Amino acid sequence: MSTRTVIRGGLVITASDEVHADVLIEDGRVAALAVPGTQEWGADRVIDATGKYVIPGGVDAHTHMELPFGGTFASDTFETGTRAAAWGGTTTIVDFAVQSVGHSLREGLDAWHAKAEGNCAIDYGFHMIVSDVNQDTLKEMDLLVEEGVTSFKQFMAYPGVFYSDDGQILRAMQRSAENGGLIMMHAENGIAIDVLVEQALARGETDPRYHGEVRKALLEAEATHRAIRLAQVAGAPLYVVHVSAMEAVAELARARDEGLNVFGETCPQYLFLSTDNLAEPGFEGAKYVCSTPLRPREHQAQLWKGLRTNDLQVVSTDHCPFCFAGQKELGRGDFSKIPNGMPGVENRMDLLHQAVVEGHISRRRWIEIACATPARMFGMYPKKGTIAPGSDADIVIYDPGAEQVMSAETHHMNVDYSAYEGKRTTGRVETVLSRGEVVINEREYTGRAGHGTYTPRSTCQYLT
Ligand SMILES: NC(=O)NCCC(=O)O
Ligand SMILES: [Zn+2]
Ligand SMILES: [Zn+2]
Repeated sequence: MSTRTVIRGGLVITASDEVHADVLIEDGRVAALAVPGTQEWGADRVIDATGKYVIPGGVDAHTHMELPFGGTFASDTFETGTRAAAWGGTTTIVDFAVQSVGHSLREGLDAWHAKAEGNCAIDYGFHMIVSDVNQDTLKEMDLLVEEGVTSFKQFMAYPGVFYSDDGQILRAMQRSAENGGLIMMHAENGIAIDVLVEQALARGETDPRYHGEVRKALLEAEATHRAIRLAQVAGAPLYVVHVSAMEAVAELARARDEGLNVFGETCPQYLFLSTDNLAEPGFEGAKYVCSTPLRPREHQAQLWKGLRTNDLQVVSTDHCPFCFAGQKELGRGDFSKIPNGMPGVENRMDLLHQAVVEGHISRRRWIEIACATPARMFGMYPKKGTIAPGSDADIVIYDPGAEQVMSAETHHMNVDYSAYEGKRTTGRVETVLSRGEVVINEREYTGRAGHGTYTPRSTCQYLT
């Protein structure tokens, strides 16, 4: 039986337009938009969005639910993490399946499917972390692209764990140039960083703030430069993940000015937090340990600028939560043992709306960097990332005037602290639809584990 929902009277904001419109949803998809009050669509459900924004559900292209890291696991499961994402107005995540060294890509992907299937509140897709480039893996990359896993993360950091050397990176890039895959790069010179870690610990520098000091901006910029030139040699596009250093933004800007298909992602933590947080008293700084690390405040202005000039195209969360108690504490007395990662999947849409309120970006750019471009970049547009006839009805009714205070007391992520504890923001998610089903109804969770379905993706739709 066909179900029809109408969202009336809101300001529909997409990456390209802002228009007052009524939205008709039929069988999980957007069926039509019309000038408010001009269409008498019969509907099973009418949602009044007067005075509210009607925006596409967020697309968070960088999450790590249940990631094994540093002897523990990211504390959000696919169930808890996707529910929290829905609370925060995100309706699609792309998580990272992991190939372990000595195992195939297929084994890693199957394992991640098993973790996610039947558990997600919202739709999800997978990138593949390639930790072991060899002839077999390279062949497997072709198969994965064909079945909708069209992006591959490689690490220039974490020697002995996820690390690839330049030869392995070049080979994977050459392969992706042929099969249409997109290489996502964790760009930090991990070999050099490990030397600095060893030297810092030998000097007795064990506090969390030293995590930021050894992972130098110049070593992010150097790796970014190297990744860009390797991609250029391979004739492949490149997407650099979690960019935090202004010197790395400069490398991306230069490559883009040269006309290369090089893209950059940053994350809310780099836009709103800094080394001041890493230096909080006692062991508090452990809450902010992630890689690339938080940088001194002056980097933030350059990240915002990069987002305005499109030298950075996407804001994702790199959501990788570890509880302070029992997990971050693994690194007391040795910062290099603090599991790397921060929570944020629930906060991204609100923090970026706060950036609109503060004048860093426009409303349409908010939707572009948080919804439309990640959907395009990772082959899901216009199914995801916009509100247009035929699109999935992944829609958020957003109250731009509501005030809130971020806190671990009230958030829904399975982690015992908020990186933004006490932060006041303007704007709040009211109601969320995922493929036409209301999963958050006026700030009440009405979704269910298993509603979210796996989304195979096409190749990158953002190439010039
Ligand atoms: N970013 C981070 O600190 N942890 C997650 C793994 C990664 O993205 O490198
Ligand atoms: Zn990374
Ligand atoms: Zn990550």
